[in-house]
Amino acid sequence: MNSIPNILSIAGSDPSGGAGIQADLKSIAACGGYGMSVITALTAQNTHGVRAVHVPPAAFLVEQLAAVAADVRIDAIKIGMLGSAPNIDAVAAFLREPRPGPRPAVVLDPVMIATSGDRLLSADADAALRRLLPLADVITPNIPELAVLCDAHPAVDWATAIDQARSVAAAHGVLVLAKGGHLEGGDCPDALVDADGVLLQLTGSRIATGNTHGTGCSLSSALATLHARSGDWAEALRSAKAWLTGSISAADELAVGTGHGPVNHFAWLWAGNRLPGRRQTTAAWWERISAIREAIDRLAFIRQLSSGELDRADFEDYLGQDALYLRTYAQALSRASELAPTVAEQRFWAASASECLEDELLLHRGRLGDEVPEPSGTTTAYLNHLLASGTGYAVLAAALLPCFWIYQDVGVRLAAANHPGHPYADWLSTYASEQFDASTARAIEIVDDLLAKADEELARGMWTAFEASGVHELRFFAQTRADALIPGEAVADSR
Ligand SMILES: Nc1ncnc2c1ncn2[C@@H]1O[C@H](COP(=O)(O)OP(=O)(O)O)[C@@H](O)[C@H]1O
Ligand SMILES: Cc1ncc(COP(=O)(O)O)c(N)n1
Repeated sequence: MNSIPNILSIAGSDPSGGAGIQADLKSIAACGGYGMSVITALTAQNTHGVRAVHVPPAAFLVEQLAAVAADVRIDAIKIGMLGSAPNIDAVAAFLREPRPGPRPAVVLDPVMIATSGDRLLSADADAALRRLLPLADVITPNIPELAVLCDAHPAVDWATAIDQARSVAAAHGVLVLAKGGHLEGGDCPDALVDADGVLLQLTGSRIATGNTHGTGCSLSSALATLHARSGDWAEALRSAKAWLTGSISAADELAVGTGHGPVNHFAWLWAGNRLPGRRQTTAAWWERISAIREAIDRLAFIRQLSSGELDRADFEDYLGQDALYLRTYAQALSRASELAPTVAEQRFWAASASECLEDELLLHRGRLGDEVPEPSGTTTAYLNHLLASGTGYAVLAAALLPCFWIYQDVGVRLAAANHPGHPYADWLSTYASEQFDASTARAIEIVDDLLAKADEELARGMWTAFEASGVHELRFFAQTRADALIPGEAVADSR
């Protein structure tokens, strides 16, 4: 099999896009599958409920199934709303047909009643649906559907739901996914159950949102897709539940209808800034490294430098590494000047290199005398990263940006903590510089311009260089005895 499985949804249409085949196709895509849809029924529904249902003749369902199966390898099947007994029989016949290749796994969501309470399966079709159950690998009834399948009252607690799931599994020889969505209380558990009991239970907190239209459809198609990818029900369920929980958490970001809205199927993808057409900006990058920035602020070195409690030897260690850093950093700035496409940018980077050598290095020499320490592994690693980024202008500019931006940002808080009796008063005063603020703003502007012109691949390379410099900044500040961090540890904690 190639790595992208073909997943067939056999389900009804929800024109408002939150449930049915529309939810299935989104879920399949979000979970890494290629989605196909054979439509069993049309509903006229929105986020408030179902207004009407039209079930086309079963013969046309048979046509659709035959057309897809004649041409496309089907790796898994998700079955949702079937609508009528003839449709159920047509799907049962389709599942029984012999076909070359491995049998696709079948996840059946026995859709009978929508969350809104509307019937989605004709009353005479319940018996036909029971005949379909043994042809599935996993069925995913909600609490009311589970009750119908075992002729009992809807469970009001989780233990009863599990019991009912066990009896349905035993009666039909199928795995049952019991779902806690319809129970009261703060928990929202799901469990995979066979005739002997619970195989896997996943706990989850109930997310406070009214926007859960289509959760059952989404979960069952995610399960089918992830099983096609991993071949393992437990692993597929864990991933499907984690993905759905994220999609429910982000449901309120959407503005779809005024009733029970849909979940946000692609929340994780959009949050990753990978939306086609979304222009990347350094402001978004800055947000994405917020954990790194917060970790810098939490470092003992920064806190003690700010309060004045920092040990003099630690301070000098830092200055020594900083002096070594600045020499090579100035070379990276000069390299940017060399690569810059305009005279204005060439001048900016060259001026930054010169300021860095003249002002900062002189200040360090004044404090350290002629003693030149060895560069630490951390300092060397940061410099190597900057020098290695010097093969292209845009990536180099992105790699240099955190040296401006983080230093300036930390500096604002350090300068604010300064006072006349502070042991590091003259050092802290160098942090508050309008000239450095202006240089930082100019560096941001240059990188934003480069980003606007970059294609996807270059933008990715720029982000990678920027983020890596952020990580190196954290390690650089974390290298004195005040923090005594093993390089890398602080980063692992902060991401
Ligand atoms: N408010 C919620 N918070 C977290 N998970 C939920 C919430 N509502 C439903 N779920 C989850 O959504 C999935 C579908 O559950 P359920 O609502 O019971 O099914 P259906 O949509 O078929 O009625 C389950 O994994 C359930 O745990
Ligand atoms: C076409 C169609 N299929 C299924 C459901 C059930 O979805 P839910 O139980 O999450 O409302 C629905 N409302 N519409």
